[in-house]
Amino acid sequence: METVVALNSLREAVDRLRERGPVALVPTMGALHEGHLALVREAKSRAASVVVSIFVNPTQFGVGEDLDAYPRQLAEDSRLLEVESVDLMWAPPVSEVYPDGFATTVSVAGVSEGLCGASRPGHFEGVATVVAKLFNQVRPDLAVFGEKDWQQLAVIRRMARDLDLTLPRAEAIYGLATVREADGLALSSRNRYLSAEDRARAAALPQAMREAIAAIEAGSAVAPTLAALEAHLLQAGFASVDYAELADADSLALLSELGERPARLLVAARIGGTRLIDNMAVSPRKA
Ligand SMILES: Nc1ncnc2c1ncn2[C@@H]1O[C@H](COP(=O)(O)OP(=O)(O)OP(=O)(O)O)[C@@H](O)[C@H]1O
Ligand SMILES: CC(C)(CO)[C@@H](O)C(=O)[O-]
Ligand code: BAL
Repeated sequence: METVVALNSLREAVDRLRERGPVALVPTMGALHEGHLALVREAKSRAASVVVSIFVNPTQFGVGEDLDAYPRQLAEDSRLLEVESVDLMWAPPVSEVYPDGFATTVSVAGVSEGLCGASRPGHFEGVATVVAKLFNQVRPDLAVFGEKDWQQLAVIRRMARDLDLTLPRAEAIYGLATVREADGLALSSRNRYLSAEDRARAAALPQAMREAIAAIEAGSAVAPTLAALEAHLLQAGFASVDYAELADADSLALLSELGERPARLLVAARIGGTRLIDNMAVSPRKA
C-alpha cells in the first residue's frame, strides 16, 4: 500500500491506479474498526483499486466537541489497511486540506437542517465541504459510506446530485448497512470513549430502537412511542437524548405518522459524555 500525504503526489498516484480500472474511495476519520473495513471490502468488490482517506476534519467539529480527543492512530490504521490490500492511503495534514486563505463552504439546505444538523450546528457544512474536496482530490469512480451516518449519506448524495458531480456521480455513492457488535450496538470510533459500565448500558440504544420500530410497525402512535423510547434510554443510564425521530428515509422530513413510503428511526443520545448515533429502517404501511 502506498501512503500519500501531499496533494501534488496524490494525482499521479491515483492516475497510476486508474490505469487498472475503476477507483473507489472510502472516506474516514481513522481509528479504524470492522465497520470501516466492511466499507473497504465493499469498495474492493466494486472497483479495481481502493483509496482510503484518513483525515480528522476540524471543520465538522463544533466548539466544545471532541476534535482534540478524537482518536488518532495512523500506524495502526495503516497496518489494518495493508491487511485489506488497500492500494492507497491518503492521509493529508490539515494544512494540505485547508491552506492559508481557504474560504469556501459547501452548504446543503433541507436534508442537513434537522437531526444532527440541529444538534451539531455547522457539522454538515464541514462534512460537505471536506467530502467535496476529497472527491476532487482523489476523483474516484465510486465512493462508499456507512449507513450508520444516514443523514451524512443523504447530504453527500444531495450535494453530488446538485453539483452534477461526475467523479463520483451521485449514483456511484454507495451506502453500506451498519456493522454492529453482538449486543446490537453500532460500531463507532467513539465507542472507545465509553467506560465498561457505559459500554454495557449502551446496548439499550439499539434495543429500545427495535422495540419502538416493532410498536410503530404494529400501528402504535408515533409521538408516544418516541417518548417511551427516550424514557427507556434515560432509565438505562443515558444522560440525555439529542433527538429520537421518525423520518422519511430519503428526504428526512419528520413524520408524525407512518406512511406508505420507507421511513427511518434516527436517534442521537449521550452516555457518560459520549454522543452515540444510530438509525434503523421502519417498514412503511401497506398501501
Ligand atoms: N458501524 C459501522 N458500520 C458501517 N459503516 C460505518 C460504521 N461506523 C462508521 N461507518 C462509516 O465509516 C465512515 C467513516 O466514519 P468515521 O471515520 O466517522 O467512523 P465512525 O466510527 O462513524 O466514527 P465516529 O465515532 O466519529 O462516528 C463513514 O462512512 C461511516 O458512516
Ligand atoms: C465522511 C467523513 C470522512 C468526512 O470527514 C466523516 O464525516 C466520517 O468519517 O463519516
Ligand atoms: N461519522 C461522522 C463523523 C463525525 O461525527 O464528525
